Amino acid sequence: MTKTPQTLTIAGSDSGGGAGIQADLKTFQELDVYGTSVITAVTAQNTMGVSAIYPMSAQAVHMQLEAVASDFELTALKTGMLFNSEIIKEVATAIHKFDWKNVVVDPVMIAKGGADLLQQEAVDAVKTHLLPLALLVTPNIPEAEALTGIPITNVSSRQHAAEKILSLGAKSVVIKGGHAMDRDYAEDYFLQANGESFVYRSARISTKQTHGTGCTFAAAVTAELAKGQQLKDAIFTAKQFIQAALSEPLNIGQGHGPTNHAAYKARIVEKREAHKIEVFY
Ligand SMILES: Nc1ncnc2c1ncn2[C@@H]1O[C@H](COP(=O)(O)OP(=O)(O)O)[C@@H](O)[C@H]1O
Ligand SMILES: Cc1ncc(COP(=O)(O)O)c(N)n1
Repeated sequence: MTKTPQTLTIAGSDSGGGAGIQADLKTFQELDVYGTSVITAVTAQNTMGVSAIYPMSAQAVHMQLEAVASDFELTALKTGMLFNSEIIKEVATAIHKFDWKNVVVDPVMIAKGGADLLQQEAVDAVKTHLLPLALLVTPNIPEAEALTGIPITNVSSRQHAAEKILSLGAKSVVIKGGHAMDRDYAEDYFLQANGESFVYRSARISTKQTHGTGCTFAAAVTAELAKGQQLKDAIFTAKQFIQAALSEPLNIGQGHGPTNHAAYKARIVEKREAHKIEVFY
């Protein structure tokens, strides 16, 4: 009998349930993989913002990593909010030690409400310790700018930033386009070390219920990789997953509400022409 694919998310807890560990585990469940979790920080958070952050000690992160590593056969994992350089080093050490493959790094920096989910001092640690271990890095536009120092204003600066991220050691990158507000579509740019690139484009959905889109997208890629999908197909599924999750809002909370993780399985994207994903080479 084939075993259920097993995945890991190393991320922060969102008490509001829309982002972080909670979004990741819901996404794993919806995509039929088993999810384990290592919590790096507890946030007091809801759809209106983050009111407090309690980072775990490096030792607490270490013990969680050892516990999951000693029991599960992890075929893919993702990192989200890591908060400080001590935690980043602990995570990088474990990825080396356990020889984990299919590592998706979502370089979470700032919450939609403006709270710092990564301390300023830790940006260098992400670049030095984590990017070289990544099969895929999934920055949004502000994160790609922070990692590269390149302002992303057009297609050519986006490509330049992606190339610079690969030069830091990542095997591939997808720069997500949710923050490019001047467009009527949401476009993600994927570049691999062999120079191959793809653009994934969908209609932009007009909604403020976007809390946790980045976490959900990276978790969906991770789930598909755990099942043995190729990276470019895993990204396609993730884009479909987020398109479905954004287009059937739950209308929960008073601020930036959570996306609807259950919408993809309901096959909503396949039913509606407007939710098609186009892929360009
Ligand atoms: N309004 C929107 N309509 C359709 N897709 C969106 C929208 N906003 C974000 N996305 C998609 O959600 C995913 C996360 O993107 P983004 O919002 O840039 O990341 P983050 O949540 O990390 O800031 C990407 O696949 C992006 O294309
Ligand atoms: C614990 C945690 N991790 C990640 C995010 C980013 O999610 P978003 O960019 O959608 O606010 C968040 N708000 N909270």
